[in-house]
Amino acid sequence: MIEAVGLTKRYGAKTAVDQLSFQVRPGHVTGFLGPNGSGKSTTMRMILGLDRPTAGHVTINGMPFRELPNAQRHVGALLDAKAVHGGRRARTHLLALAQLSGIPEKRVDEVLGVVGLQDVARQRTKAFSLGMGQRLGIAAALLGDPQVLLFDEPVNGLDPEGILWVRNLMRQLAAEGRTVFVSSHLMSEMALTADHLIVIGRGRLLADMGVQEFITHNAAGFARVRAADTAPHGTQTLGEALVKAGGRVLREPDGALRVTGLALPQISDLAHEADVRLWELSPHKASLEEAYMRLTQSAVEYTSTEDPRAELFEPEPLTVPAWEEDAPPEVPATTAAAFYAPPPPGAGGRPFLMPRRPGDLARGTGPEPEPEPEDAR
Ligand SMILES: Nc1ncnc2c1ncn2[C@@H]1O[C@H](COP(=O)(O)OP(=O)(O)OP(=O)(O)O)[C@@H](O)[C@H]1O
Repeated sequence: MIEAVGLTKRYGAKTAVDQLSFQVRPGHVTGFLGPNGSGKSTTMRMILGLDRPTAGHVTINGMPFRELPNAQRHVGALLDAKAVHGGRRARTHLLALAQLSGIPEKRVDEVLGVVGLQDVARQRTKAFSLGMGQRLGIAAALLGDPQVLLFDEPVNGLDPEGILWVRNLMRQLAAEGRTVFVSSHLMSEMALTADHLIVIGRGRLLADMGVQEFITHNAAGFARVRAADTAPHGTQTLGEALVKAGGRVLREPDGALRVTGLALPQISDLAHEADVRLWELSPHKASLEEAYMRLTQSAVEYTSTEDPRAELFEPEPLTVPAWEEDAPPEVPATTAAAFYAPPPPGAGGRPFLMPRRPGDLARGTGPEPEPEPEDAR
């Protein structure tokens, strides 16, 4: 386990890490997220005894890194994949590290095999691609078969196959009961790899919670609903019915409606009562990227004048429709079950009977349901 208490690092007037307290537990992949310059690398360097905290402390299994006996056998780290002497061959590099820590030579060949570099083991590392360098750095981290592993941007430069490999490796290491602490800017990848998240901004702790909990806390899901194009005023009628029932409704650029505050079965029932045929009714589950953007928007130090994150926030209505004027300001929490969105009639779709209750799906009155999301607000 890694434990930081009041961890602080100042460089002159700059506070890179500001009273950070957290625990990284064994048996989980813990993602370490934060915008550029938020203090992730500085924190990792302090964990590994490479930087001294200005205040506070951080321990690994109860001891500061520098006091761990034979630390390389307990802790492995990938901080900077380029920190390798380019004139050295990959195997020689690992062998030198192994000899420094009393690790047997056969372990060098083992880790070369684990990271898939056995065929280039005798090449000089200056000829390595970024991805090969990352693999070599991961091999070095695994050398001492450590219980605690830190990876700073391990998928940087890896191709899709390499990214999948790192994901599986992290999860396997955690499943073996190891402590795995990994930083990344790739949110979609973190969503698939991490169980738990520690998020910082401007050196301060912003969140310390499970991935799903983090998404639920920081971004709301919504339903997309589309009236059949064939009926004039269908969208207008539907929008008014949804707002009257307490929903908040926004128009999507493609003419569909984005609805919060109403569960999917309610939307379906309201459309039915308003005699509006639907071509789409689907839950949109908030992503880790959306949740992360919302949480860190005020903690970003470096932003472009044209911020691409804008598109991740709720769209404004293209034109303010009549029903929007009555929309309640607060979005009440609701749980929406996932429903199959039927194909438009005439596009090869069979007639579809929208079930009134989720249980009806199981009894065969409609197509197979998609898996129900844990949170589809
Ligand atoms: N040796 C140093 N001297 C002065 N300032 C530093 C030093 N190291 C880091 N900083 C500053 O501390 C802050 C945190 O840097 P750090 O590299 O830890 O952030 P990071 O979250 O790892 O960023 P990135 O995601 O871009 O890698 C930055 O403002 C950086 O400029």
